[in-house]
Formats: sequence, structure tokens, C-alpha cells
Amino acid sequence: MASEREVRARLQRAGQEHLLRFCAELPPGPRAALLAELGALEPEALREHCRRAAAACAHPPGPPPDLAARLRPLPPECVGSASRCDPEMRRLWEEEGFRQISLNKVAVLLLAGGQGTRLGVTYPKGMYQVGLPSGKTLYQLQAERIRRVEQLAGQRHGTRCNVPWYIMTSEFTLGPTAKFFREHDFFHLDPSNVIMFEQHMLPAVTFDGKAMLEQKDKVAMAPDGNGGLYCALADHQILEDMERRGVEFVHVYCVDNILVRLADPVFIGFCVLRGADCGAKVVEKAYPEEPVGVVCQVDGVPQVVEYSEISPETAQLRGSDGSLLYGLGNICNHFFTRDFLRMVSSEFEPLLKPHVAVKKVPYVDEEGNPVKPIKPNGIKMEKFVFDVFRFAKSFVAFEVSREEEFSPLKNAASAARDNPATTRRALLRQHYHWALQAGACFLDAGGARLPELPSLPGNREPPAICEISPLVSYSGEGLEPYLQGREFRSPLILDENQASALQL
Ligand SMILES: CC(=O)N[C@H]1[C@@H](OP(=O)(O)O)O[C@H](CO)[C@@H](O)[C@@H]1O
Repeated sequence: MASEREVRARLQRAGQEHLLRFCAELPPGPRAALLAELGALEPEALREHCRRAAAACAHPPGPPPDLAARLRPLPPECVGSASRCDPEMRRLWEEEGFRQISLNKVAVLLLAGGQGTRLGVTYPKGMYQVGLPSGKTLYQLQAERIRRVEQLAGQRHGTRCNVPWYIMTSEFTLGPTAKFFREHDFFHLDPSNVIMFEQHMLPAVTFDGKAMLEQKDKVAMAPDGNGGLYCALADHQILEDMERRGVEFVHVYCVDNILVRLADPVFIGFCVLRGADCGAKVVEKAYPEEPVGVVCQVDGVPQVVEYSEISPETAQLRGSDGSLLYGLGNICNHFFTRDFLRMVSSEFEPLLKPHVAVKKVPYVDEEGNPVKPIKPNGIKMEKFVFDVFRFAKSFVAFEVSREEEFSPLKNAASAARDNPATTRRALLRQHYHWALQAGACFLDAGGARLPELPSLPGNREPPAICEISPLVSYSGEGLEPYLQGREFRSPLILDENQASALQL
């Protein structure tokens, strides 16, 4: 381990010697921990990181002044749609997706390094359960969708196949996530097909370019954003692992969308048949200020303009048909070929510009007292996963229905949107709808038929509670043998046991 003198010399080179100001008074254990943490920071990179953070912060906040003039909607030929296409076309995409899955060429990759600050939990978001009757967490729903999609592909092609699950965690989420998976027996997935790896952390920086101490013996560190993926892929030889397994196509997604379709065969098939190296699933934005990035072109190349970086005027622009001009909302579900990921990790990653987030960062003051700031005091620098779209040779966007595929858990219960209640409702409405489509009928306590969904406002609870295990149905398929022509009273929990009982 590096000595204090060595660490001090390195920090001097980075202009960050103040990080050692409490070192002399620390007991041996914490002192060694601090020196180890600081010794791992590469001086030139640290200097550059702090310089960039302060420089970026010196610019006025908000979108770059010339951005609006450089934006264009994506050309229609780059955009496909799952909901507004010929059903035969959709069938072909799905068929192709299943074929690739059955050949073990598809993996999923979860971005799960975030801290869940908005949700207000101290554990990884994937461990959250939104109050479904089954009590399932986001991780469990995702694991079960993987198992079901493997099963469906296997049945179609008479094979046994695997969809490896890569999970990018951070210093905050790796320990608890790994423990949670072990405690739940990997949700009956083969542990050798669940590969966790860690993204980097970067110091938070003051407005004048000084890395911050969170405690006397600990630097205030934050994950380097979901675009930290590309460094992490290289650091942990993940692409080599994919190559060994024969994976060619990767579905990258973020943890919080309760309706996420892992390795969605329709999306995979669409991207593969289009010959795309990079793709993004989108939904139509619900309203101009919705906090989703928009997929569009900047200077003629595909890009996502994040919700924090688009001006309200641009967000409100409408086309001649009255719809939002920049209305393709990014739902953080991306398709990449392994080749594309290799190119990005080995060549283009250094070109990704970090984005600046000004945040409230807990720190210790000059006397060493811990302070919880009430206003933003520090800068976190994050790379964004979608910033690589501009390097694609063939980029496509794929529009899907919000009701079927997008309901993110971002906020605590007190927020009006994207909270535990809205995500639970979105899933239960979907399952109620699937059950009706499969020919089920729900009765109220007095035995009268309950209504179908389309007549109900979007924000209402479904008339009856129906939760369908992903192990029984991935996207509404295959439910008729259990439900057709049958009457149910709320709640109907259709898990594997109930399904077998109903089939008898
Ligand atoms: C950097 C990044 O990936 N931002 C994504 C991501 O936003 P967060 O607010 O960071 O969760 O998810 C949104 C969809 O839920 C998507 O619209 C947005 O562009």
C-alpha cells in the first residue's frame, strides 16, 4: 500500500492535497482506509476530473444556447413501431428475436449502480417491492421474465437456451445486490448465468474544483453515471465473457421500469432484421415536460437529449399534425451488438463528455464536522449510456406502447408520478387486461360482471386485482387454457401453482 508521503505527492500533482487535512488525527484503521482510497486515484485523471467539473459549472446552467438550432427529429426511416405496424411484420420480428435467443446469442444487461435517492431508499432499487399481492421485487419480476423468455424460445426451437444476465452495480449496490440474489437462490436462475460487475466511482467536486470529503476518512464519491458501462465492460472483461458464450446482441436496460420486457424478442428481432448496431426503445412522450430524454438528431447524428438539457420551448414544439416534434421518449432500453460495444469500449469511450449534475453533497467542514447541505454545493460528473448513439453506423428507434411497456419507479410515494402506487397500478391494469383478452370474466361481490378497462380513466385502479406471474406469461401469451370462459372474483393471483390447478 502507498505511504502517506507517496499519497501526498500524488495529491499535490492533482492539486487536491486538502483531502489529507484530517489524516494526522485519524486512528490507524480509518487512516489506512483513507490512504488506500486516495492511493487508488490516478493523479492526472483526478486533476482533469476536478478541472472539468469546475469549468463545466462556470457555464450558465441549462441547455447550450445553440442546441435548439442543431436539433432535428429522427428521419422516419429510422423509426419502427410495435403498435402501428402490420401484425405479420411484428410476427416476423418476434420470430427472429426468438430464433436469436434460442441460439444463445442474446444477453440482457441491467444498469443498477444508482443510489435510489429520489425513491428515498438506502438499498438498491431492484430490491424494492411496490406492494404487489405476490410481494415480488423488481429483481424478481425481471428474473422471472428471463426464465419465461428462455422457455418460450426453447419451446419454439426445441432447444434449451440461456439468456445471461449481466448486472452493472456500483460500490453502493454490489454488496447488497449480491447478497439479495444469494438469499433468493438467484430466483432459480443458474448463478453462472448471472454476472455482476462494478462501475467506477468518481469524487464529487466543489464549485471551485476541489474534491470533497464526506467524512474525515472518506472521499465523497458517486458512480460515474450509467455511461460508466463502457469503462466497466473493459475493466471486467465482460465483452470477452460474452464472446465465450457466443452472445452477439445485448439488451441494456435500467432497473426501475416495472413493465420492462427483458430480451424482448420483438425489439431484438426488429433491430437484427434492420441490421442495426444500436437501437433504442421509445414511447410517445405523455406531455412536454415529462422527465424522459428525447431521441432525435443533433448535427445530423442520432442522440438523446436528456430532459435536464432540453429547453422548455424546444420541448413544447409541435409538428404539423399537432404531435410533439421531439416526442420520442427514451425509456432506457437499448439494443447493442457486441461488436458495437467492443468498438465503443476500446475506441470511443474517451470521447464521451461527462454531464454535470449539481447536487447536495454531504461533507465535513474545515473543523471536521459533518454537514448535510440544504442547497446544492457540489458537482457530480456522469456519463450517459446513450451518448454512444452517435457512433452507430446503423441506428434505429422502436416505438412501443406505454401502457404495455413503460412505468418507471423513480419517486417516493409523496410524488404525483412514477411512484410505487403508479407502477403497481400499471402492472395490475396490464394483467387485468391480459386476463380479459384471454377470455376471463371478473365478478364483483354481488356476482355482477366487472367492466373492461378501456372505459376506465388511465390513472384508476383496475376493477379487480389480477396478478399474473411472469413464469406463466411474458407478454400476455398463453393464458387461454387457464382463463378462457371462466369467472373469477378478485384477487386472482395466477402463479404456476394456480395455473396448474386451473388447467386440471
Ligand atoms: C442518463 C439516462 O439514461 N437517463 C434516462 C433515465 O433517466 P433517470 O432520470 O436518470 O432515471 O431513464 C429515463 C426513463 O425512465 C430516460 O428517459 C432518461 O433519458
